[in-house]
Amino acid sequence: MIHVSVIGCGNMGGALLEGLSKADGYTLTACDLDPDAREAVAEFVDETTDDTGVAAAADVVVLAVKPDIVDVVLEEIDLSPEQTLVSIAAGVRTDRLEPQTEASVVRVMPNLAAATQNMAAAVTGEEIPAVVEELLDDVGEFVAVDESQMDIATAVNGSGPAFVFYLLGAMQDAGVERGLEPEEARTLAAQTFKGAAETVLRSERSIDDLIDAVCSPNGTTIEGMEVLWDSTADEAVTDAVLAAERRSRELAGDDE
Ligand SMILES: NC(=O)C1=CN([C@@H]2O[C@H](COP(=O)(O)OP(=O)(O)OC[C@H]3O[C@@H](n4cnc5c(N)ncnc54)[C@H](OP(=O)(O)O)[C@@H]3O)[C@@H](O)[C@H]2O)C=CC1
Ligand SMILES: O=C(O)[C@@H]1CCC=N1
Repeated sequence: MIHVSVIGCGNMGGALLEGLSKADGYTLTACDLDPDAREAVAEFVDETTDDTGVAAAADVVVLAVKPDIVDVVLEEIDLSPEQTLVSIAAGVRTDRLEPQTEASVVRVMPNLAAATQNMAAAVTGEEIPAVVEELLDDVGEFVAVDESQMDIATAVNGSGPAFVFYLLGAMQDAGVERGLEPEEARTLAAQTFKGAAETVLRSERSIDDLIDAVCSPNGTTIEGMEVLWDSTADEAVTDAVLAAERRSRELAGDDE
């Protein structure tokens, strides 16, 4: 069994614990100062605690507090070289973490879909410990990137779910406006996003090819696509991603 503790069991730490609870081979400890946060994850874990010292006694310690709390927690926990510290904090670089611990440090940018074991994660480091690869595999897919790419990865896969929820919401609203029940529109829109994403993941075809495959000659889709191609929707999505990337660099203390 691999003992994983998560310090900070809010939105992201909680999602990670929920996903790991569905996989075999983990003993899970949830650490949070907030009793409501501990209560919310209690069903997924073997123990809950408000003591970071207890959480520190794990093979893998996941730091899932807000970026400005990271140093506070690292001050409290004393890890050994045999342990692995995984930080998921946005904009907190590995070279800021390493001097504060004896443990092997791995920086990961996860996302909320960990809860359903559909997470997209970016991970960086010279050598990713096997235990971290296994953990990331168990809750979704991961891509190893250079640390210099972690800001854009943070925007694409860390913040990305919010951007997708926004787009999905717009499609749902359009369905409701034209007469679908809200629950029907929600299911149809969400399953459509899920199916489209799954299609991309399982296909070698380009995005343009896949769009083409939906557009029957003189059919319905091409009418909608003409509207999108004539709009600046792609620019708005790019701008949103770049704004999130910029903020990640700001959090890291970069001036550029
Ligand atoms: N939300 C997301 O989708 C993603 C978040 N992240 C990263 O994950 C981290 C957490 O984000 P998120 O889950 O959204 O934040 P939340 O605020 O939802 O969760 C953080 C939790 O940590 C608790 N906490 C604060 N101080 C301590 C402490 N000293 N010891 C133990 N627990 C503490 C908080 O309690 P209290 O509320 O009482 O302060 C809260 O329950 C951030 O660094 C973020 O950058 C990365 C990718 C995606
Ligand atoms: O918004 C944030 O800062 C965090 C990091 C990526 C997703 N949520």
